Amino acid sequence: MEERTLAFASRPFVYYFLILISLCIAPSPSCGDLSFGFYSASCPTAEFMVRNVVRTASSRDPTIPGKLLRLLFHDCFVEGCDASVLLQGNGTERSDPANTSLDGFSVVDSAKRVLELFCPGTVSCADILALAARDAVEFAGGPVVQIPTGRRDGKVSSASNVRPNIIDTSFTMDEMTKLFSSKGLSLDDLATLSGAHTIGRAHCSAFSDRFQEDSKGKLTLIDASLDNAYADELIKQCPANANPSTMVNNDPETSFVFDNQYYKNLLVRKGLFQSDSVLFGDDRTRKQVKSFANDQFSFFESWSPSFLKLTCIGVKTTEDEGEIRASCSSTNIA
Ligand code: HEM
Ligand SMILES: [Ca+2]
Ligand SMILES: [Ca+2]
Repeated sequence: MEERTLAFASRPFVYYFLILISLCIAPSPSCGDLSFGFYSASCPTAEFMVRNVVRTASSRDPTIPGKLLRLLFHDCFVEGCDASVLLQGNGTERSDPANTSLDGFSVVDSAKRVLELFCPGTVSCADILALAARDAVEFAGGPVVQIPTGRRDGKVSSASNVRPNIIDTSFTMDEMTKLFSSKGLSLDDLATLSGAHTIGRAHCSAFSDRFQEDSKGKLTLIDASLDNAYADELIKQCPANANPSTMVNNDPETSFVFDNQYYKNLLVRKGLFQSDSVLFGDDRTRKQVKSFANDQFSFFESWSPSFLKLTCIGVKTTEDEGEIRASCSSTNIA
């Protein structure tokens, strides 16, 4: 009898079966009442249409993927992933100084226009933005992620909600951890999602706190966690008298490729923001930074569940909570 049990257990398929069962019962991150393929009956080509708009825009302008990804981050952290960041007008989130450098709105608007032609009043701006950011990562060479849909568009957008919910580059690890945890995101998610800085750009003002200006207008490095040669390079690109619209690449090596170069940069003290450098400086995240730097696959594998969690923050799914906007920049009842 014992022998028979052993023979049974030694068969590989038994293990595959057990792994399959455990995967099925393992808790998946809760994502409100969203579902995969929410539009499969009401607008079967919705995801395809968003994808095409993002593909065309990104191939014309390689800065688009970074813009869409950051737009999603700033949407989801304020009032949840509900397109509140897209609303225009006095006192909306967009008008807060922390959001004035956001871009990529026109890509979401284009996708919305196409969808309104084919499936009027059906696909939310919140879903369009989440799908667009997902596709943007893929087009920049990053991992393919399946995300559920069914988000509704929020009706509230207030500048005063931005500061308490968006991380500043000067935040300590404890402050970042606290804010992430208030959104249901872990330290692992922080280390993983910060990898978004492998693409995109930043204005000089976003990291000027790492330098000090003397009376002659000369900048010197005051942050020991930054590599000296890299700091010199940054000073060249962003001198004290730089035009405020000047931008530098977040990842000085492969700025348009979604790869693990960001983590390799952190290892050699080339993280652009203080909030990037801190991930390598702190014991709690250093191990993960090293592992992602050594193995792109492990970064990509971690990206999918963390990105999924990001797109699920505070989603609205009932008619009371949100609507399907006709235009992404204004609510239906003006
Ligand atoms: C953890 C704390 C974070 C801080 C302090 C931070 C801060 C910043 C800052 C200051 C910029 C430059 C903006 C500018 O000057 O135009 C930036 C750019 C960017 N951030 Fe973050 N970020 C954080 C996390 C994230 C996350 C979680 C994502 C997405 C998952 C993200 C995606 C991006 C992208 C893609 C850009 C480039 C935007 C562009 O090219 O237009 N960031 N971030
Ligand atoms: Ca929002
Ligand atoms: Ca890169």
